[in-house]
Amino acid sequence: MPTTQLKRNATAALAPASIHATNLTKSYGDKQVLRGIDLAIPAGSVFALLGPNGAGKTTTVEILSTLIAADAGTAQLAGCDLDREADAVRKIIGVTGQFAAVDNLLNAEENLMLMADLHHLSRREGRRRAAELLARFDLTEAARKPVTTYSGGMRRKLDLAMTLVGDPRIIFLDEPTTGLDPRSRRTMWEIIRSLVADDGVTIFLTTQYLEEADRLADRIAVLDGGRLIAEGTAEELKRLIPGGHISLKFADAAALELAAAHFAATSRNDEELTLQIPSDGTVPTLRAVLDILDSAGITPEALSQHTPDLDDVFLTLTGTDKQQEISR
Ligand SMILES: Nc1ncnc2c1ncn2[C@@H]1O[C@H](COP(=O)(O)OP(=O)(O)OP(=O)(O)O)[C@@H](O)[C@H]1O
Repeated sequence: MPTTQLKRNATAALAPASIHATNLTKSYGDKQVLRGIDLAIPAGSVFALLGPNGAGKTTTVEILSTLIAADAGTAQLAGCDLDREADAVRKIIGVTGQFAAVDNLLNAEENLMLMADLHHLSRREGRRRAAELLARFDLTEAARKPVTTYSGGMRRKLDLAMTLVGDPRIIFLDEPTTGLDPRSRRTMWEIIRSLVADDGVTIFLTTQYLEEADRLADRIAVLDGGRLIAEGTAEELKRLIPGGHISLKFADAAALELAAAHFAATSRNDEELTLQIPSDGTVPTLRAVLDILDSAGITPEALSQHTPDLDDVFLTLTGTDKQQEISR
């Protein structure tokens, strides 16, 4: 292995890489696609960029991965400036997704060896790396079969394996599970988690699936009309919108009646003996509800907390029905 590669691998193991961007803007003709994007993504975390079709997600990935230039704004990846140190940035990143690198005329092993060549690994090291990645992604048996015979899930895994040949410290995943069946999607999620937990990689993913962002991302940003209109953890975003409530179930109608008299804004279901109290999902609100019940001497049979899901958040923030967007 060349010394530079050794050095890079050693650095990769030691220092996960952060992403910072300030005021990124981009227009195509008179269409403003990005109107000033700021990002601060901690090293070793998963960041998800959500947005309706055409929001500018892929454009953001293309800019941060040096494929296209922004019209204005600055960005640093692992401390390297996107404009002035583009070559250094290219060495620490990997990109998979809509512009997949998989060559259909080759098999998986050949695709990986080609990547190893591009990264100037020796034949021997290339073979070792290919075998290791094929095993990691459960592709060893299929390694010599033509890629054309692969399922969508296998192709995605190969695409990601090819990205990993270069030991990237930051990986951009542009819609990594679009079109995959639920099982392959779950496998991909496990792989993504292991990249962060075991390899210390920083992940920047775009996704059409709110559940994916919810399950994977430490922080989520919602892009709409070229601006980030919300950013936070899944829980923080869910708290931004109304609809959360605490649901109490009572043993009999008398207990329900008594409890209802103690809370101002509620909705009740007399048949199911339940009471719903609006809640922002925080512990103090839950504690306040329990205190009121306690001091009134009421013990509910069951209590559950309902937080709005990311679909609700998306709909409220973008005014777009995500399901309609996806099925279009
Ligand atoms: N090369 C280009 N030339 C002109 N317009 C472009 C170009 N690339 C993207 N656009 C436009 O920029 C806007 C944002 O596109 P982008 O692909 O970044 O959106 P996206 O959020 O990734 O959408 P999707 O989820 O559909 O992939 C769209 O209106 C698109 O038509």
